[in-house]
Amino acid sequence: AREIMKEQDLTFSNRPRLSCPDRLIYGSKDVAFAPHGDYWCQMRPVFVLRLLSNKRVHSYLSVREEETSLMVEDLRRLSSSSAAVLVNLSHVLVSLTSNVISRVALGRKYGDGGEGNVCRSFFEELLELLGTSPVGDYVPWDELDQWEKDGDGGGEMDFVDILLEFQRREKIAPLFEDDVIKAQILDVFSVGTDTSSNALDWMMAELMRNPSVIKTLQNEVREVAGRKCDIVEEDLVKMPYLKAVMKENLRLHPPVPLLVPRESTKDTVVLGYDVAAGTRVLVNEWKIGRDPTLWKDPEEFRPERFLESSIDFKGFHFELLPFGTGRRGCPGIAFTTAVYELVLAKLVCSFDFGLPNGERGRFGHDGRLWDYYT
Ligand code: HEM
Repeated sequence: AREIMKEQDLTFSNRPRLSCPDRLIYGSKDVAFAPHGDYWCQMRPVFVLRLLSNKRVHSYLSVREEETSLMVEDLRRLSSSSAAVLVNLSHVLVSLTSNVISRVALGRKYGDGGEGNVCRSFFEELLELLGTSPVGDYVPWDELDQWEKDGDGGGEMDFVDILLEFQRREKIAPLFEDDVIKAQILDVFSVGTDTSSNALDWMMAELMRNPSVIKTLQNEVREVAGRKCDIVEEDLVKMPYLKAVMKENLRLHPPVPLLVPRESTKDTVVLGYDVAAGTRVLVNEWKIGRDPTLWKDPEEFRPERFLESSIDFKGFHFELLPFGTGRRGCPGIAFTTAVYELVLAKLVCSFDFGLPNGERGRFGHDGRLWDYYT
């Protein structure tokens, strides 16, 4: 990872051309899948400096606070009828993250009615398709065909408002044709919703199978928040254990386990091996997070390990890179962290979670607590 994303970051800053984003995102006109070149160089700052800057993330504070409070209210309503209720938290977390992203990107969210269902199934299909790896992307059919032929081998603005503003400015308008704007919005939904809800989903599963961790976390959060659990973002700085839980979860369950593929732009040598231009590279973050030479008892969910170390996931520590790093590193870290911490704090403060009859729970191969849900 260090060699690819730091020492030779420029050489490996391309993305391979993949057929799904090419067809679904207007010829990869988004930032995540765009090849490295002039277009990407012009579009990336739009994300980093305008859509996802610290200032902009801060300006969506009310969206985060409202949506997390609504989530807690909904759960309270459900649990008011009896002392314990069975809740499918995955559904709750998916709608929370898509509501936050919808409001931030489009200025509105979609309810549970017909329009909401159409939107939801559209994005579900988009994510499923983007997550597939068509054989043709790995076996160079086009090249093979060719070989056969020739015998050779701020403020209150949502993301759409900001992008339209760019379109209105004469000098840069040509770059911001409608498809470009639509591609960026699809990017935000495709890379921003599933990753976050997936991370939260895993976290709640880990907390439920580790009762002592959830207890320690609850004690910390309840001590800071008081009885009302009326948590605001400023409270979060006083919750080091919560931050450690978040890191430990991203270590064991990186939402993008092989990160986003990179591609070399020229012939190079990596750790003594010759690597040809156009070679696709997958960084196995899942494996790095469980490497016994880097982590003591790597399979154990033990947030305490982060209380004793300064390791963070912001791209400076190569032991923990769930968001990638370097030129193509994720610009959504601040955005994700802000939502993620607030959801976690509000959930564990307001409710007690556990498995029926105090069981420890069994996990299916996908990590879901299947005997809890069935
Ligand atoms: C838990 C949440 C998230 C995770 C784990 C995650 C992870 C990643 C990873 C691994 C990459 C590729 C990095 C590389 O090649 O070095 C990436 C790129 C990207 N992410 Fe995220 N991401 C998350 C949330 C978000 C959010 C919320 C947004 C936007 C609202 C976002 C926007 C992007 C964009 C635009 C890129 C492409 C950057 C480029 O190619 O220049 N991400 N993300």
